[in-house]
Amino acid sequence: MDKMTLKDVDIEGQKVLMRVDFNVPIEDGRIGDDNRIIQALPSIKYVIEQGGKLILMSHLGRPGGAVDKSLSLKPVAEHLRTLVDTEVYFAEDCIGEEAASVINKAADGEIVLLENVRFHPGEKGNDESFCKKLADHGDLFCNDAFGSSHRAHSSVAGVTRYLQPAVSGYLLEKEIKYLSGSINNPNRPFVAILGGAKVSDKIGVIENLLDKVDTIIVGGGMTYTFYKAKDLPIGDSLVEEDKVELAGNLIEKAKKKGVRFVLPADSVIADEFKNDAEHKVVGMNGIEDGWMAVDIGPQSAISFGNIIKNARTVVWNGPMGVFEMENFADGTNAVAEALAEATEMGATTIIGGGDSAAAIKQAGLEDAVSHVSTGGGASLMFLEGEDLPGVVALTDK
Ligand SMILES: Nc1ncnc2c1ncn2[C@@H]1O[C@H](COP(=O)(O)OP(=O)(O)O)[C@@H](O)[C@H]1O
Ligand SMILES: O=C(OP(=O)(O)O)[C@H](O)COP(=O)(O)O
Repeated sequence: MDKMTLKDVDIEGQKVLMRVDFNVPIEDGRIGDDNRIIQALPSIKYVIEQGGKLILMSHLGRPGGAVDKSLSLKPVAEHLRTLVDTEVYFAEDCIGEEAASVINKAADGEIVLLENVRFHPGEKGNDESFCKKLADHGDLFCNDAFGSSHRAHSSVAGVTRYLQPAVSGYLLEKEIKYLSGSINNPNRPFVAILGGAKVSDKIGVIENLLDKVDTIIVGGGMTYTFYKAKDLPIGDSLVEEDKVELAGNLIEKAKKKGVRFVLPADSVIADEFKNDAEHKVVGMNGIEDGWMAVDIGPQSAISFGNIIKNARTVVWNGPMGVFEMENFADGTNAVAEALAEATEMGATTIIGGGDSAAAIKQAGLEDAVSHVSTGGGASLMFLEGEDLPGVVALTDK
């Protein structure tokens, strides 16, 4: 990365203002999946060990620029206390006297977590005076919030206009290393496997990857817009009518570029959108009216698996079916297992956050792949070939 990192700055005695992505699931005051917090620990511990005073800021949910106590970061502060060997203070506001006095109270080597930055409208607005107030807290800025780096918000990007140096944290650096390495310098064959509900969410990714990959595999709900473009019957399956033409064009483009474009040869179809619906496996021509596709079929699972296992670089974004329902999770699990096998055989395998990250966890294989991104939207933007505002804003080396 051509941006400064934590290693490039002296931290002892400095106030390090660090943006993290602590946007984690919280229910009844208890943290659900704390992976995003765990992934931020290397940067957090480094600053403490170096004798810096660490001021953490994050958003939680989408409170819309007003205080919403149900989206307070206080439970995260409590959780963080169990993960580090130093004092963790919590400031009930991210700016103003409250924040200043708590920061004052903390010593070097200790941590302050500021309240949800999205309780202020200035956060999303990238508002000048709000950026300045945040910037006043620190001697230097560090962005370790990969999952938020696609947002041009005050605490992610705008703050760097008033606080330099602005350096990358270890998680951000690791995410960019994996994503950019796979995209710009892949070992071949390079295979992208894309799924999820909508083609419209993945158009930019497909367009960008068509210039990079050897094979694109499409699964999940978006398959059936491609099926329609090929005049295959889709019954009541998910379809984006206004994207059918574009889907056809993407298939044509792939052909012209010599990229193999693979669709499922069979699907699991159900007569209702529920786990215990009647369901059966049909081939490409077999989706009847009154039935909807909910997963790739077993034949597709095998052929997708074989392509993945022969790849040297694999990027996966989007589940192969309605994996939240046990009966329709087989295709997604098969892909997860193939990625794990490919990794064991030396391939670099990357999972692009969001539902695919949830799916690999559900399959218990998150440690068996090279990298599971902590950012859904952020990794999609990266795979689209777009610059992330939270990275662009950092100080050049
Ligand atoms: N055949 C299908 N029909 C309807 N929904 C589907 C189908 N396949 C996958 N889905 C849904 O797509 C959703 C995930 O899509 P998306 O948000 O695009 O993935 P990601 O977050 O990994 O980018 C899941 O909730 C899943 O149930
Ligand atoms: O959870 C997040 O995004 P993700 O679900 O796309 O990974 C990030 O914390 C960003 O949150 P936002 O989409 O409310 O800006």
